[in-house]
This record gives sequence, structure tokens and C-alpha cells, in this order.
Amino acid sequence: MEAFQDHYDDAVAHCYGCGRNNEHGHQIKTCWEGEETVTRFTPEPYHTAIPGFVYGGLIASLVDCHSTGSAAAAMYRQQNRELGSQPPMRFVTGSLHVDYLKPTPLDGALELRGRIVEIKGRKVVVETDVIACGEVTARGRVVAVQMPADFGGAKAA
Ligand SMILES: CCCCCCCCCCCCCCCC(=O)SCCNC(=O)CCNC(=O)[C@H](O)C(C)(C)COP(=O)(O)OP(=O)(O)OC[C@H]1O[C@@H](n2cnc3c(N)ncnc32)[C@H](O)[C@@H]1OP(=O)(O)O
Repeated sequence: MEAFQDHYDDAVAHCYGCGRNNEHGHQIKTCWEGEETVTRFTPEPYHTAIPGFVYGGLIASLVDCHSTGSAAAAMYRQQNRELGSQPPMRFVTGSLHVDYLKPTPLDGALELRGRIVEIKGRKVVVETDVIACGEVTARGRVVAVQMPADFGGAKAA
């Protein structure tokens, strides 16, 4: 199945978390499963915090890009638009909050399951569970904001 990130223009596909054109990045892939958005990612042994457990910064990074992708997909869905249709709607992180509920075992794939909790104007709020070995080990809440045309003083591609 095609992932949300497969629809990012080449010009904005360099993000460390989700850009398919960043050979050093995580290159996450996110899809709809019903009303939820799902990303699966297998950490490497070097993504270690304490031996045997996943580094919290990696978890935050996965929640971040899972959520911005989910926000974009939710806005397309709300507007009954195809993901690749023009003009593109791109989302950046305004706020990223992660609660680490229990240690996340470094033991196979992580599953991130996102829910869209609010769409208001240019803002989408996404809540995401991080699941390892069948247990929710972290929960994230992201406020994603549709990227202004003039982001950081640079023209958005
Ligand atoms: C799927 C198909 C493909 C589509 C194609 C996609 C392309 C995909 C590109 C890849 C992209 C990767 C992205 C990765 C994730 C990063 O890593 S992004 C990098 C890190 N983030 C940044 O650098 C963002 C820096 N901050 C900013 O540029 C600006 O502060 C922002 C976030 C754009 C917001 O500024 P603004 O546009 O002036 O927003 P503003 O009008 O003030 O607020 C709009 C709403 O958002 C809320 N808001 C704004 N900031 C915050 C905040 N910090 N906390 C809480 N709420 C906030 C406001 O309260 C407001 O809500 P309401 O009052 O309407 O309820």
C-alpha cells in the first residue's frame, strides 16, 4: 500500500524522520488503517538508551513524523482530496509532547497508531500510541500546523 510519505514532493522529502530522499534518516512509512494511522519501524541495536531498551529521542522522532504525516493525510481526507493532488498541503510540528509510560523493549518492530483528535483551521492535533511487544509504552500528542507559504523566510517548494 502507498504510504503518505510516498506523496511528498521530492523538494520536501529530505526530513530526517520521514524523507525518502534522506539516506541517513528513518524513512518512516505511514498508512491509514480505518480511522487510525499506522507506522511500523524496527529500531537498530544502536538505537539504545539503556541496554535492551529504545532511546527516547528516537521514539519522539517517530511520533513527530508519524503525526505530521497523519495530519496531512487527515486534512486531505477531510477535504475529499487524493493524497497526491495539487496544491500540496504540508504540515510542520508546532508542538511535540511525549509521555514515556514504561521502558520500550528493543526487541523487534514498534507500531505507532495515531488518532486525529482535532482539525481546526490550519491545525491538526494527533495522538499516537507507541506499541512494543503488544504493550503501549509511550503516548504522544502533536500539534501540527499547515506550513505557511513562506516557511522560515524561505519559499515552500
Ligand atoms: C500526505 C500527503 C503529502 C503532503 C505533503 C507533505 C509534505 C511534508 C513535508 C515534510 C515535513 C516534515 C516535517 C517533520 C516534522 C518536523 O520536524 S517540522 C520541523 C520542526 N518544526 C518547525 O520548525 C516549525 C517552526 N514553527 C513555525 O514555523 C510556526 O511556529 C508554525 C508551527 C508554522 C505555526 O506558526 P503560524 O503559522 O503563525 O501558526 P498560528 O497561525 O500562530 O497558529 C495556527 C494554530 O496552531 C496553533 N499552534 C501554533 N503553534 C503552536 C504550538 N507551538 N503549540 C500549540 N499550538 C500551536 C495555534 O494555537 C493555532 O491554533 P488555533 O488558535 O487556531 O486553535
